[in-house]
Amino acid sequence: MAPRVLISDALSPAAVQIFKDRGIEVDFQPALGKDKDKLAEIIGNYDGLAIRSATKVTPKILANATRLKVVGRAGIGVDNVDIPAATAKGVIVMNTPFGNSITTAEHAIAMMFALAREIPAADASTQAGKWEKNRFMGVELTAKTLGIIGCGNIGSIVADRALGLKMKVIAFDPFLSPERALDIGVEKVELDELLARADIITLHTPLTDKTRNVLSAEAIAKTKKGVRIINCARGGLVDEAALAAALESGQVAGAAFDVFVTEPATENPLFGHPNVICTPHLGASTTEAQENVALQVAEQMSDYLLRGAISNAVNFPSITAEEAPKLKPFIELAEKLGSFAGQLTDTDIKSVRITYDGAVAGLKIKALTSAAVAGLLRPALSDINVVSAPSIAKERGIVVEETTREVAGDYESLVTLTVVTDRIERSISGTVFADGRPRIVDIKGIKVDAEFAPSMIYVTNEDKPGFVGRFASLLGDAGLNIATFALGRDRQGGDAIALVEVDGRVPAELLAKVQGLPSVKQAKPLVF
Ligand SMILES: NC(=O)C1=CN([C@@H]2O[C@H](COP(=O)(O)OP(=O)(O)OC[C@H]3O[C@@H](n4cnc5c(N)ncnc54)[C@H](O)[C@@H]3O)[C@@H](O)[C@H]2O)C=CC1
Ligand SMILES: O=C(O)CCC(=O)C(=O)O
Repeated sequence: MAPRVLISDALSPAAVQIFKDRGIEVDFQPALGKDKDKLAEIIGNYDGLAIRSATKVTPKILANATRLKVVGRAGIGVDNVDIPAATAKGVIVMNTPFGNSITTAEHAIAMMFALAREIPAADASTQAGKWEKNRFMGVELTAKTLGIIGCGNIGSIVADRALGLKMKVIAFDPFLSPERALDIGVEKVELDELLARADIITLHTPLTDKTRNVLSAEAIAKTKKGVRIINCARGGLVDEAALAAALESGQVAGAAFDVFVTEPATENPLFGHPNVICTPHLGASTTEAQENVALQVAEQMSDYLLRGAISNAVNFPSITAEEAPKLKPFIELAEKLGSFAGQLTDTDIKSVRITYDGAVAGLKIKALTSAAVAGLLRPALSDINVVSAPSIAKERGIVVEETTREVAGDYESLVTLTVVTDRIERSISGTVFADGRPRIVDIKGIKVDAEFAPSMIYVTNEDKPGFVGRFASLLGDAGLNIATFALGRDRQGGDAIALVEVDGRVPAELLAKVQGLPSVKQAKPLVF
């Protein structure tokens, strides 16, 4: 069945065509994002959801999204998507991190000119027939200091344009390296210095716990008197009420806002002030940017739904379309190795070590590790998945370690998973054979050769004569057919294991009888 995608915001129709061309069924309902009840009602019919900023992907929407595999944001900010809830559900969330950056930077520059020359007010006055030539006295931008808070993709494009205007550019961004600052021609400063020196401040950070109210009343009080403030990033970066008061007192000479704490913004503390310019979240609204992000999100979502390729996901490592088919059997192997260990582990897991030997070490091991951890924890937490596994392991204090060794040993690729609890340390290794099927090749240092089957019995015993016969008889007496039988031991008369595939569920009474056989140390049913 072809995957189905819902577009619930006003994306460029270019996205619809891409989905159709790629053989994906697509419903284009550009106003649906505003109707959360209707969205919740129908979301269960879709594998993908493509959005801009109007659609809020809440836990309630996700709870109904039984088929949903991917949310694609045609834009940058994903703060309208509940990422932890999507991650817990195994839904990949991807954005288009560059498609609208130039356009948004240009909007900030447009806002800067509009503020400097009061263009909206002058326009309104002129068109009202007033010709108030003496009312509007602007400021020149040349040689003024622009303070950029958040100098990432958009901030650095703004810096580039401002340098072209012969402005001095200073930036506060804790993650901006001195080399990069030098490269893009900005002076890296601390926030207080930026506040004290900037004639114009422009914000370009995401909204996070750290950036919320970065321009608080206290910060605004530290600005240069007559500063102008531009926010084309996210509502909430500036305390709107404090800014309104600072505009009133003259501390701030003007503010240009594209984004607001509450959107759609129909009322706001800034509205109505003569030195305030507002636009309705238009930063990304150019035909070029919208075409870019729509095409990109549709390509990315199609690649994921059709080929398992992941790019620009905010909650999973990237996997290219070329890597996806190579990774697939190893993801299955890693998940099953994890599941094997998880089914044998009854106590608290302290840590898990995953070693990748040979060719597999060259693949995207982050994805494999996530799969292994999902398999490991699934017996305890049924709704864990490959996407949510790393954050769940972290929440539970489980240390996850990865090691890669590109040199191959007995196998072209070998994945070894070692689980450590308070009581034991247990390792299991597997590989993928040329047929693409995962195999178990080593358990606790004992060589075996077994496939993962839907129903299995795992037995550890002392290597003594008579065990295999008695074991097989018990299964036969219980009417349970043996499909395959793998044996291994560390040495003659030492520790041995049996891994048996059976046709059907293993009854508890039978397991108890196997457990009671002489020389048996442990007998466990396994399902894959
Ligand atoms: N108005 C609109 O329509 C649009 C708004 N945006 C907004 O612009 C924001 C920035 O976009 P990009 O530049 O592409 O993101 P980016 O991730 O490339 O840059 C963000 C920068 O903020 C910095 N940062 C993070 N925490 C910080 C902190 N506590 N203090 C100072 N700097 C901090 C980061 O180090 C990074 O350099 C987006 O998060 C989005 O919310 C993006 C596109 C359109
Ligand atoms: O889609 C839009 O118009 C908003 C763009 C935006 O805010 C973003 O990309 O973060």
